[in-house]
Amino acid sequence: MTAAPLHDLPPHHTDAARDADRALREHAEQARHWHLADLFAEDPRRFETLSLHAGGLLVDISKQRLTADTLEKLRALAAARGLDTWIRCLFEGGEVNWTEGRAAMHWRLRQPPRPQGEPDPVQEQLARMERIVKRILSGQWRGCEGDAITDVVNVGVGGSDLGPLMASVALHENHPREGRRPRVHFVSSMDGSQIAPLLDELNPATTLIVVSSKSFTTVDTLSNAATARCWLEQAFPKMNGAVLRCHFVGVSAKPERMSEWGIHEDNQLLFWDWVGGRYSLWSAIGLPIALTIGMDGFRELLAGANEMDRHFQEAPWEKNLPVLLGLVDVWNLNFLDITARAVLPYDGRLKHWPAYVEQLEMESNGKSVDRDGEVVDYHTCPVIWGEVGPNAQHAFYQLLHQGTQPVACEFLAAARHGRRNGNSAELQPLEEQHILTLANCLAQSRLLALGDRALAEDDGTPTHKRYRGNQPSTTLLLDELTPRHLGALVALYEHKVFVQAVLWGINPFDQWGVEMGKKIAKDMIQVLESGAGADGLDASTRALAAYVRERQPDDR
Ligand SMILES: O=P(O)(O)OC[C@H]1O[C@](O)(CO)[C@@H](O)[C@@H]1O
Repeated sequence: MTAAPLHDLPPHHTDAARDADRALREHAEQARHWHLADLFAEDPRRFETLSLHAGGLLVDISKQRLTADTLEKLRALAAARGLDTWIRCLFEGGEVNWTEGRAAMHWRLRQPPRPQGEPDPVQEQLARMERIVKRILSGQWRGCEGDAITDVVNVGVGGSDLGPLMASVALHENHPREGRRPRVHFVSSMDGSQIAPLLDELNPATTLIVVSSKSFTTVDTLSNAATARCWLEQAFPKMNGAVLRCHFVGVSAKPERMSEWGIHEDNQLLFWDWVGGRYSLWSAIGLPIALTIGMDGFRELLAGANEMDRHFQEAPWEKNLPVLLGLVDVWNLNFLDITARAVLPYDGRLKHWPAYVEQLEMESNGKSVDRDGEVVDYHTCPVIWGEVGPNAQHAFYQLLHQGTQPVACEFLAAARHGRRNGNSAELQPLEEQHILTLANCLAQSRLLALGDRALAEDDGTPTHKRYRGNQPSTTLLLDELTPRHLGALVALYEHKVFVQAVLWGINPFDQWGVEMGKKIAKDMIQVLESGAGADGLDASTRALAAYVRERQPDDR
């Protein structure tokens, strides 16, 4: 599939955009003096006006420092930036990734099958993936000594790790309908600190390694994969090709590199250049998710995302979740100068959500050059970090409540836990724990917004016990954490990132900023191993390298 050229796109800088920007700046001059407590006191219908429901998700932005008027002005900016044309271009397979000459068609992976007879590479790969999933879950996939697979290790990094890890853990309670699932493990860190203790625990005869890498050149992944291969070859020295055939699956956009590495052709799952790494969990990169929740569950995840794709294309901007969330972030960053955002899931199942969002947003929109090659003179992506909310309450919430910096907070929770399966499913105390967690979520967003005014009595309180409030937040409530709703949530974030990129005039689908570090790390290996090339380094790096070299074992 080749990308259609960009067409009909308005230039980024137009008179209309300048006017919209000026109107927002003037508006922000007033908004800087607003306090959320006053906004709520003045408008009893604030929640009704500033919340939306779609795709099993309730999104409440009423605790943001904005009004309906602000949103209208932001929509005018989006219109002037040609957002409608950009959305059309995205879904027509236009070359929206212009620095790499590619389309960005992750949405294509979650479209329903085409009418019978039409060739469809996406469905072909999905069917291949399904066959592999079924063989593993049913116990038909055998290790080289004939044992069924009990453990699967996903070896990948970045988009080939964070998406599948986040979704597999989030949906772990959703057991597959078909067969018995294996334990699924994730290994990403290049230093071997994850894979070494894991291999100590696993039985090579019943372990399957999935090497996930779009490029199949990423050194982190290939070094972990090489360690896994060495472990298996040592366990079965006489098995030759059977080790690779029975214990390795590869997922990549580069079949020839998988073959070169030794992945058997039957065990190769493919995806394409037009799927960005951090947008790839919908492809065969999602194999660990499918092994965790079964193919039916994986298809539900795709269906939820597809529902959000249609919502994004069809809903008017007033009711369009990705547009709304994109505009809120632009308002906070560019007009209220709030440069940090905290991602706070109130659900341990979503513990990897912050890391996933950090990559999705900061690798996509951490850019400073626009489509004309000009360096932008405004902020793009905020600094994003996060942690499971209840744990973060005992760690960094102090800064949110009484620190000196404004931080936009993002609360995420499931309204209903919907516990299923397992011995604990019926335990009353667990139900109470869910309510306890939601109570904390709502209490924190309330206190952050209203400050002391959330409390009945605030007179005479010493300054060090005061809460300033006015810390803006968005609350997202999933009706329930199901594959379908998670699919919608992830697609919502993907599209929100796109909306922001359009407003900032940057390309969210490349990541040139990470390339040079990879390249110079290669040269540094030589410096550390032999000292060669150290002379050309800066004084700091040279001294650090020498310090490391002095501390290596003599027999190296
Ligand atoms: O899937 P690959 O090609 O191994 O890349 C892993 C990750 O590395 C990056 O290219 C950044 O280094 C990410 O964009 C990507 O998700």
